[in-house]
Amino acid sequence: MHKKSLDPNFPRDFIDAFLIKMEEERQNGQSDFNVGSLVRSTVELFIAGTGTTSITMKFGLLILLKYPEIEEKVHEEIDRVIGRSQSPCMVDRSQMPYTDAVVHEIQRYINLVPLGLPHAVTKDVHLKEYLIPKGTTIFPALKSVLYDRREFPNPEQFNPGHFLDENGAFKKSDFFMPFSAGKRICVGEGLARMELFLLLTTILQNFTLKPLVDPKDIDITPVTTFVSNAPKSYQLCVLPR
Ligand code: HEM
Repeated sequence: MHKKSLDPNFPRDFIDAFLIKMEEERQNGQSDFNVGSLVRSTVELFIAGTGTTSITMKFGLLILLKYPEIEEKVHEEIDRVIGRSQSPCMVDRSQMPYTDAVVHEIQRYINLVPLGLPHAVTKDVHLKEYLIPKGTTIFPALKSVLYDRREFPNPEQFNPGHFLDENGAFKKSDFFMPFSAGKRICVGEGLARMELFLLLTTILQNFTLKPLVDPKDIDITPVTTFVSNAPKSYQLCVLPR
């Protein structure tokens, strides 16, 4: 479909841009721009781009079911800053430190991709008393920063205060690395952070979450698989506000 309607002067999306590049490199037998890599990278974008945000939201809602007092404070901030009639937009975030802190704390607490993605060392590296030989596969254990006790006191505790200063202003942390770090940091970080803020504020602007069990019996411990952390399956009820 993309091939049929392609106009090289007006690429509409990632697939169009890729097809244009494929055409440019057609004479180059070594090019990585071919149909196989187009399919792989498009599928990768869908998997990396949808599962991550939806699991984070699913986990975030479970956490708010357990802590209705935190949900209540987000409701209060939404009503004060955005109101009930306007849709949330990104400029609102700078005036909503509590909600921003809740979104950060959800991402910190759930540690969605505990081992990041594997990387390989391109040359011998000396790290403290260790030698990591060229070619070694490395998994960056993100929990070591997301649960660092000096930066986040009681890291096992869900607490938006981890991202707030004593005046209630948002407090940035260099230890906030759910998207990993460096050259290969998640390319979707900006998009994901926008999605999480807009989804959460839109849901809570319109609904109150109602647990089907006593909040103190809600278990928010992540279920760990090799690739990602996820919440245990649960039921929730939403009531229009
Ligand atoms: C809550 C949301 C998300 C989290 C926690 C997350 C986390 C991560 C992490 C930890 C990595 C590994 C980085 C590394 O190699 O060190 C990664 C890579 C990647 N992410 Fe995300 N991600 C999220 C959302 C997204 C979205 C929305 C997209 C795309 C629309 C996306 C696309 C990618 C891609 C393509 C890579 C591979 C990048 C590369 O190898 O250069 N992610 N992500």
